Amino acid sequence: MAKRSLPVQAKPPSTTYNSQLACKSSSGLYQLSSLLPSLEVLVAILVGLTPLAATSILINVRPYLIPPGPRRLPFLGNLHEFLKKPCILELASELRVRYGDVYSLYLGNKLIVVVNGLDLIKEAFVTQGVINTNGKLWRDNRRFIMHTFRDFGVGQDALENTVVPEIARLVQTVRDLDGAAFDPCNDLRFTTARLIFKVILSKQFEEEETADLEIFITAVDSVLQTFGMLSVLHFVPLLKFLPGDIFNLNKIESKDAILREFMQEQIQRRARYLATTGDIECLADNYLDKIQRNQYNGTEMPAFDVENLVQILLELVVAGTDTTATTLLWLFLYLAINPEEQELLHREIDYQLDGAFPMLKDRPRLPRLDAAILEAHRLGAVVPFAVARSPNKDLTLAGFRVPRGCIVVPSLASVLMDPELFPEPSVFKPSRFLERKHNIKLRDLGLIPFNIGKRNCLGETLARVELFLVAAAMLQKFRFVLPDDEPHPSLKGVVGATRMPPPFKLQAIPRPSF
Ligand code: HEM
Repeated sequence: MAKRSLPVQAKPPSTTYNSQLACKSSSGLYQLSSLLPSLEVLVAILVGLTPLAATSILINVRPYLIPPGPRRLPFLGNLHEFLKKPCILELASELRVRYGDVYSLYLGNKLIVVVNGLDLIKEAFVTQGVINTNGKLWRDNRRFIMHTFRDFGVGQDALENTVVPEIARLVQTVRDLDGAAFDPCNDLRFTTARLIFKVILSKQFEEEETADLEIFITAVDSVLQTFGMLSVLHFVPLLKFLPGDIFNLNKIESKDAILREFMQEQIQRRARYLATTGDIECLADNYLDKIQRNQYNGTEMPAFDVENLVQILLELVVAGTDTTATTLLWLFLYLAINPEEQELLHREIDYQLDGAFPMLKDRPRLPRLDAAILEAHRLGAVVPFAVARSPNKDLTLAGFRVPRGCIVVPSLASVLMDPELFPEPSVFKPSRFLERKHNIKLRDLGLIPFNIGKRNCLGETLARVELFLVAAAMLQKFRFVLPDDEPHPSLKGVVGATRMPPPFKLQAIPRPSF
């Protein structure tokens, strides 16, 4: 390739440095002084910089008892720390070593307090429990969704009729590959998305509608990819005015519109069905029915309207698709890397099920599989930081003041990888959960992938059902290996909206008897 020569720029005559004199001189001191600006320039710089320097010094004095943290810059706060260390988990553990279990950062002017370790997360989110829960609207809707899930038998055998056909479809898709290497991420995402759509909208995506589902999943993915950036803009709004669409705001808006339009169409479809049959088959039907009954009775319940329903359905799909698929991805990856553990699972499943398709009732008989899933939750740390929220009054945490209105972020990863709770934390060792006594709750052991407290994961029960049924069916039918000719993926994980393995290929070798 021909080298392009750089354009030579004429140097402006130097008025600031008397460099020619310096070169000629033999005195070291003189050389040094020649590097310094002249007195007038120095004064000018000092005068110019003083307000900035003063601001910088002033803002770096943290208010009394506010948790410690790194120095911040005017306007940007600690944004530069994220640029210095793009892996947020590495940055978080480095800051924890430097400042302790409760430290603080600033995004723009907003104070962010990061809470590490099981005891302090319990203290903040359960014992003190004053973390803002977004008011009545959120509470009414959350309660409604939980009741609906319970009424539809989420967590019980009743859900199986909905879930099992989708799992059988996944098994068939993978079987058709006949052991060829494939990227499991998409297949798992499609399955978990299909499962949620069935539960919330009674929507079955037929073969010819796969493209619609793909558009939907891609749109969810783009919105999630830019999620972190959106939070930055939220706290440092001035950045919005940078030229060009560097934060992809236009792209996000167009994807968000696609997602909403799709949901609105689905809701209209359910409203028509409800009007003709009166049958309630899914969460959306139940919600529409509630809106109608409120209107009929003249009950004022602003939390229940179609606009809120669109938002709720979107949140459920977004929160429930990638998280569950990524946990399965970690499970299959760790099992491929640990064939002896996989072999133990095969033996357990074969012995207990004798070829029958796995059902929820089989779960108590498959403790080793259960333990492997728990270990995948732990090592996957799919949601390393739970949802950030704001205390509605001042808290005291580990002797520090956590003021009302700041943002509190619990680091779930700090608990899931805690060597005191889980010796050799980076080793895949399902047996650590096999030995657990049944009267000890997982959260007391420190296994809190769904977080704890009033605002913990709403889909935990559904996720556990899906994880068990998908994992059991897939392991019954296949042995997972990493292709010989592909490099092993790093287990460090890539942190975006969820923490996932980097893209990798897997082989699902059909098992002889199935
Ligand atoms: C392995 C799978 C999953 C993991 C690890 C997971 C984890 C989490 C975590 C850590 C939170 C934040 C909780 C907090 O900040 O206190 C959360 C919130 C949430 N999750 Fe999940 N989740 C999973 C599956 C699901 C599924 C399947 C659904 C939907 C059916 C779902 C729906 C939600 C919703 C709606 C919230 C927000 C709750 C609220 O703000 O009140 N999740 N999840």
